[in-house]
Amino acid sequence: MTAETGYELEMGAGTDPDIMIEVNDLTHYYGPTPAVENVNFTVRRGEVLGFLGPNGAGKTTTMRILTGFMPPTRGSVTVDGYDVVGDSLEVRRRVGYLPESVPLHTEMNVTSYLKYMGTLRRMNGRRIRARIDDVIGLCRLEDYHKTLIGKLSKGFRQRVGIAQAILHEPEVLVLDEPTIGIDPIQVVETRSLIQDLGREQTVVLSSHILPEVSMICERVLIIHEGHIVAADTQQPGSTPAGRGAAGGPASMPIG
Ligand SMILES: Nc1ncnc2c1ncn2[C@@H]1O[C@H](COP(=O)(O)OP(=O)(O)OP(=O)(O)O)[C@@H](O)[C@H]1O
Repeated sequence: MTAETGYELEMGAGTDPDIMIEVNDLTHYYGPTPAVENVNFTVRRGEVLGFLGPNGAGKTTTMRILTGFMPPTRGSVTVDGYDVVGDSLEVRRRVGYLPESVPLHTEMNVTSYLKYMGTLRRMNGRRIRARIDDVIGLCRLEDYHKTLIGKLSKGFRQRVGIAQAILHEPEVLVLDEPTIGIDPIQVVETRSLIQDLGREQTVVLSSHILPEVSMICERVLIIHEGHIVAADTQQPGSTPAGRGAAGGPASMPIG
């Protein structure tokens, strides 16, 4: 048992210790329409993976399935060896999720909301208090901890969304379009926060913005019309102009 988390998370059976997420033949249909089809990829422990694609490509569908919020029509996903359908509780303990639209309670202040989220996740009171202090510091919300969420700008709400996602110290962080709709200064700050978090955690980031994934991610998968159409490994921080023109994400028409 670790002093920090209060419990120890064991790996699921038959797991390659280097692999944190394994996606096999993932397929999802909404009615007759395929949103993703036969998607395969793995994410290494500690890796920061970008999921890049235009609107409607299947990013949100994949993120929802990865986090155990929606079962796939076909195929399987494991996180730390646990199946997202059969072991969804184990998966949720390991995963922090920032959905595209964060369901924040606008009538609560930041601290009360985080406390409420900690209670929902069955964290004990002492740990909730300690973690609230930690995440408020990490997400640079010190000046707003007593502010009603409804009064925060979109950028600060997004920080609250990230704070709730990391509250239970998940090993994996899944961020769906984390900078969409926020102003340019907040975009820079949010990206820098994600870069900091990526030094400690496995991160899957979905985006339709090529420079965003180029800046933050070590590896990029490009999804188009529900299929992975390209993969590229890169140095985070490299600019599209500085990378090869043939085949890599720099040359892919996105969005
Ligand atoms: N609840 C739903 N019911 C029916 N079709 C859906 C639903 N959600 C998504 N779709 C369809 O599935 C496909 C993939 O959508 P998805 O939201 O996963 O893509 P995305 O890459 O996240 O796009 P966006 O950035 O616009 O959210 C699209 O064709 C979309 O219209």
